[in-house]
Order: sequence, then C-alpha cells, then structure tokens
Amino acid sequence: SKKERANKKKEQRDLQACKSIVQELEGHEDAWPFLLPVNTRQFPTYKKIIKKPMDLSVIKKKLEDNLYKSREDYCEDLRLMFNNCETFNEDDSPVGKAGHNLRSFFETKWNEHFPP
Ligand SMILES: Cc1ncccc1N[C@@H](C)c1ccc2c(c1)OCCO2
Repeated sequence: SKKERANKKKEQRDLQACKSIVQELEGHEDAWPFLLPVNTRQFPTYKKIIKKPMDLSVIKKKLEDNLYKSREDYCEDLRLMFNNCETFNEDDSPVGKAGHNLRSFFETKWNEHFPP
C-alpha cells in the first residue's frame, strides 16, 4: 500500500542516517577505545563486570546485516557502549574522558538527524 511504501522509505532514510552517524563516530579522535571489542585477555575482569559488551565494529556489522528493528534499537546499543565505558572506567581516565566526549558528539548527531 501507499502507507507501507512510505514507511519503507522512512526506514531506509533512518538506516542511512544511522550508518552515517557510525562513520562520523569512527572518524572522531576520541573513538579509539571503541573501534573494536575490548580484549578480555588484556582486561581479564571485563567479562565479569560488563554483561553486554558493545563497540562500534559490532554496531556497524549489525547495521550492515540489517539486525536493528528501528533507529531506537540502534541508539540503545550506542548508549550501552557508553554506559559500559562509564561502568568500567574512571571519569578522569583517558578512556573515561574519551567516552564522555564521544557520547556528547553522538547525542548531538542524533538530535541533528532526529530532532526531538
Ligand atoms: C572501551 C574500553 N573500556 C574498558 C577497557 C578498555 C576499553 N577499550 C580498549 C580498546 C582499550 C582502551 C585503552 C587502552 C587499551 C585498550 O589498551 C592499552 C591501554 O589503553
């Protein structure tokens, strides 16, 4: 139906916006702690403390494999990644500061693409 076609278009627009936001995050100078999964041999306590690890490479793959039901589903994974960072890292540590900076950058981009 016309309504279904319109909804499909919106979903395609949202997916494109989510993909370009991830690309902008990956290019940010404070993205370095989030580009790949945390290495649990390098950080042996990470698996015990962080129940649901998340990083930009997993989010990018999920986008490419069309595994997000909605833009809200995608936003939840990004906020999970930043919340994991706050759980494990001190605010004034290099990783903690990068997490706060990148979260702020993300929320700004989110509101640009999807004004509340
Ligand atoms: C986001 C995050 N949270 C908790 C622990 C690690 C990380 N990131 C890794 C990539 C990472 C972040 C910082 C590092 C590092 C690896 O290895 C060398 C020392 O500095």
